[in-house]
Amino acid sequence: MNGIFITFEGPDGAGKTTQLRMLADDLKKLGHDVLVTREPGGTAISDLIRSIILDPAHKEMVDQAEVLLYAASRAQHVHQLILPALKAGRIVLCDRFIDASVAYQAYGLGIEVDIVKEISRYASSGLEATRTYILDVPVEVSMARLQGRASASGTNAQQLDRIEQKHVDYHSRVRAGFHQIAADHPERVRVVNANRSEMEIATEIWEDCNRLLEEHISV
Ligand SMILES: Nc1ncnc2c1ncn2[C@@H]1O[C@H](COP(=O)(O)OP(=O)(O)O)[C@@H](O)[C@H]1O
Ligand SMILES: Cc1cn([C@H]2C[C@H](O)[C@@H](COP(=O)(O)OP(=O)(O)O)O2)c(=O)[nH]c1=O
Repeated sequence: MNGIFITFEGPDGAGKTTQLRMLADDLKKLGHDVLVTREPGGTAISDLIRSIILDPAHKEMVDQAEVLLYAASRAQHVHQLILPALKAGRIVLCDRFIDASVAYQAYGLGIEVDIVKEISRYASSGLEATRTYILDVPVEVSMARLQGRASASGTNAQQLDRIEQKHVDYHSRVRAGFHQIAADHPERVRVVNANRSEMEIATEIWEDCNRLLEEHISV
C-alpha cells in the first residue's frame, strides 16, 4: 500500500473539519493527490447509515445497534473508497475513524473496549491510520464552538445531532477516552492542543505531517 492514511479525531466542535481542510489545501498546493472523507459517511451507503445513526428522533437506539451501524458504515467506506485510494498512492484525510468508536461507544457508552476494537477491526479488515491527530479541547470549549457553528448556520441547540445532544458527563468520558487512546498508541497518535488559534494548530499539524511525508518517501 503506497498511500498515507491520516485521521482527525477529538470531540465534536474541536475544529477537526477546519484543520482537515487546511491541511488538504496545503498538501494540494504541493501537488499531492489528496482524498478528503469522513465517518460516518464517505459513500452513498455509509451516508444513509449516518442519517440513521445521527437522527435526533432515534432516541430508542440501543448501544449494540449504534456500535454495529458505525461499523457497517466503516466497512463500506474502507472497502469502497479508502483502500482503493491508498492502493492508488493517494493521501487520505479522514474526519474520524476507529478511535471515534473506541472513544464514543466504548469509553462514552461503557461498552467493552476490546469488543468495540474487534468489531472495528473486522469492519476495516485491520486497516489502521498512519497518523492520527487528536484535537484536544476542554468540553466547555467544544460545546461553545458547536453552539457557535449551529447559530452561524441558522440552527439551534435542539437541532444538534443525536450524539451532540448527549450530556456533558458523556462528552467528558469521551475526552478522557481520547487521552487513553493517545497513551496506548504513542507512535501513531499526536495530541494537539486545539484551544488555540486555527493558524497555530494548523502550523503544528503541518510540521508533523511534513516529517511523516519525508519518512514515507525515504522508506
Ligand atoms: N481554533 C479555533 N478557534 C475558535 N473556533 C474554531 C477553531 N477551529 C474551529 N472553530 C470553529 O468551531 C466550530 C467547530 O469547528 P469544526 O471544524 O466544524 O469542528 P469539528 O469538525 O471538530 O466538529 C466552527 O464554527 C469553526 O469555525
Ligand atoms: C465515526 C464515529 C463517529 N461518532 C460520532 C461522533 C460525532 O458526534 C458524530 C458525527 O461525527 P462528525 O460528523 O465528525 O461530527 P462533528 O463534525 O460535530 O464532530 O458521530 C461515534 O460516536 N462513533 C464513531 O465511530
